Amino acid sequence: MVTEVLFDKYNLISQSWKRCHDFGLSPTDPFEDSILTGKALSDLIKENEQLINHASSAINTLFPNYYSGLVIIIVDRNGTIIHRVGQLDGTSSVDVLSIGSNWSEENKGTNAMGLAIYTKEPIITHADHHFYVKNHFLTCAASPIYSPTGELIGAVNISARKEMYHPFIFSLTNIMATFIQNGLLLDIAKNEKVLTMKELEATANLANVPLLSLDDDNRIIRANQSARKLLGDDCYGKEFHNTKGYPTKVVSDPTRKQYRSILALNQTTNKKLTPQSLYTIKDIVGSCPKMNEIRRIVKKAALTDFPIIVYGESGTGKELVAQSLHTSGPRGDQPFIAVNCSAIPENLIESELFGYEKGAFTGANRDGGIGKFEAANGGTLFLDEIGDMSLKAQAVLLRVLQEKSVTRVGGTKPIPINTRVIAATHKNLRREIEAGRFREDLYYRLKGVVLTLPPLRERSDLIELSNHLMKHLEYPTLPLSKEAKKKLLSYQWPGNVRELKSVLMQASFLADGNEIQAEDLDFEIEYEQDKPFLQEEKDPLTSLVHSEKEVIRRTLEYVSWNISKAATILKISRNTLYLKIKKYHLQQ
Ligand SMILES: Nc1ncnc2c1ncn2[C@@H]1O[C@H](COP(=O)(O)OP(=O)(O)OP(=O)(O)O)[C@@H](O)[C@H]1O
Repeated sequence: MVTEVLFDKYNLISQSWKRCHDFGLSPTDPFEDSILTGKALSDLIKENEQLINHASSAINTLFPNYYSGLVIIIVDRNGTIIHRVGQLDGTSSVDVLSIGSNWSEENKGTNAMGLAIYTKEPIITHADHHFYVKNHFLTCAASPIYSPTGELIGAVNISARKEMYHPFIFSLTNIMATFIQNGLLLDIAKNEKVLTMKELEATANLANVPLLSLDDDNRIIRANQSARKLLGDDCYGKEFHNTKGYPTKVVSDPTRKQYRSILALNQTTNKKLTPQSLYTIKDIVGSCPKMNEIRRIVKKAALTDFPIIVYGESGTGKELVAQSLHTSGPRGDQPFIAVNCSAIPENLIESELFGYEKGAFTGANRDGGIGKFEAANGGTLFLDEIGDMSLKAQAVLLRVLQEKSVTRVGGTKPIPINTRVIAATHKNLRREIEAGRFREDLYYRLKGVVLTLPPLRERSDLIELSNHLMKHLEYPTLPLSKEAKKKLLSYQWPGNVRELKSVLMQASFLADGNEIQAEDLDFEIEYEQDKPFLQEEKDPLTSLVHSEKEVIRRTLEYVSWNISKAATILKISRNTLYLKIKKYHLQQ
């Protein structure tokens, strides 16, 4: 049934048959079989050189090994075969699909190439879907190919003998068309800003990344099909505005006016996991001694109800560990609720954590609302960024932990709660206590077991982790070359696993050959180091103290006061950076 739907969802085949009859074709007649040769053919191939080059690169990437029995074909906008790889038979005795032959509907009747060109839709034609009886031995799938400015320039087709039919060839042609289109876009837009919008991870299609390029005024010059679906076919020339749910990252920006980091996973989208897709201990990858120890403690601690504090820089896997603690323990089938403590406004903290009765305050939901503690009852409450919680919120939290019950705002009845609490932070809570920003009594309530996740630069299993992450990318997995591995190992990884994921995703996307080369790996810091703020000033700074203060101030501004990032760029520890911020009275 699935295949039936796949085959003629929009009656494309039956309509094509009707057109063939209107052309005066007959299924049993011999079909038009003249073949373009000589100069006419070489001129056509030259005219389509770029398309053929990108098609070859897509074929090499997607079919690194030759599969006997498949023929991969590129036709130009008129349906003439301009490139072909593979053979239908080992003997090549049947060769209806030769370079130079024209497969437009008028010439060859209903067939995938001709239909993809005519309807501008991907299509599969199997056995007797072909108009001519002579073609009934074939199964074919084709997808149209568009230029970066939206014109149809050809189609990619995969053919095999009908016995080899598999719906997968349909997906393959779509992937190939996307590959080719993105290659053409990146090629042509080398001197323009190339942006990519990462679809929500959960809904992203394989290799279906919307790509577009902008001029200096932020106007859209080129857009691939996925981008046009999002922005409309008439998007060219219009000013680009971010589309909700599609974080935009600059792929390459020779003008260097904009920060560059392609396909970085969006923090919030990445974390919105459904209860069914929570991480488990198997997802904690890495066999370096520190990670082995983390897994050992997680396994053990999961079976207890001890409160847990997970320390670690951003992107080291704190939420991954928290979810694994939950799913590996007896509460695994109960709710896991994550709260980002830094994101809750002070005046809403009580209603967020405790819930509220109807009419409790202006703007409250008429039916009242359930608080996070109640929502996590029986399960686990993950308090992320606990070090950023306001003192008022800390007092509220302490009360729940002490009383093991919550009373909804506007209510009177205490509701007993049985919730395990796991807290996480990138801050040093001891230091926060010393600075008067964190309550010591709360700290001891939260601190049962302490887990400290190592930053990537301190892990010895980076290549193992990279290979694992690549297997889960939306792109076909390519091996890392020796030089690429060396480059990965020599980098400082300020953004940790999240950044590693993003770099690998970009590299798999950009890699042209059969493996990822060192130049496919693009790191943020290298880029940052090229930024003007780290270059020498025209006016020399007058004193060392002044210059140190200036460099720190500008670094902090550049990274929007992300202390970890700034410390990495400045190559000092975060503690030293804090001291210097204090010393120079720097303020956000
Ligand atoms: N050891 C690991 N094995 C596999 N994936 C990992 C590992 N550590 C982190 N990741 C991946 O890195 C990404 C970031 O992890 P996570 O969100 O848990 O980090 P975090 O420390 O909570 O970050 P933040 O502090 O910024 O919220 C996730 O996609 C996660 O799956």
